[in-house]
Amino acid sequence: MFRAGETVGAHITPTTDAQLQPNGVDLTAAAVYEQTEPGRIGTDGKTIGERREIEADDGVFHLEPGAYIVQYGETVAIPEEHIGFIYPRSSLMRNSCMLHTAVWDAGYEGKGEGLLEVHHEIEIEQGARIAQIVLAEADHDGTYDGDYQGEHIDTE
Ligand SMILES: O=c1ccn([C@H]2C[C@H](O)[C@@H](COP(=O)(O)OP(=O)(O)OP(=O)(O)O)O2)c(=O)[nH]1
Repeated sequence: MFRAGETVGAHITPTTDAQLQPNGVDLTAAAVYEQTEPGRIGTDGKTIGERREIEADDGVFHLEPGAYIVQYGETVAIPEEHIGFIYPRSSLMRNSCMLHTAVWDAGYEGKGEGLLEVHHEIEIEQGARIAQIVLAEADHDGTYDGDYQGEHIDTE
């Protein structure tokens, strides 16, 4: 069963009332990066390629078509007995942009990242809502203890 927005909100910080949705909580765009060097996915590990941060112009990211990594502004803590999923805010999708996401594991805590695909030039204000996280009840074996545990937690 998926949890109600208010229940999800108890695991996201900080949040405002505007972020609370019936079935989840909206997440904001805090930072945007463009990858500049290749990464590697191996059988024995992975590396993330170098990236450069896109500077906001007067608080606005002006994005040309392309692929960007976006870092969310909220710390998400996926509670035990749950799994998280992120969907793009539909207004993003209606503007020819898409967020691609992976599984958010029970026990993960951090300010995560998503792949923002821009198919038509767009302006995104820093701190604007771009995504929605939902939580579903789930069985699991252990909790997340990977390389991304605690990521970006100290950033504003
Ligand atoms: O779109 C997403 C999906 C997940 N995460 C976070 C939460 C998740 O728990 C963590 C690790 O995800 P995953 O297990 O898919 O990453 P991995 O590449 O397998 O890394 P690891 O080896 O650390 O498990 O990253 C994101 O930031 N963005």
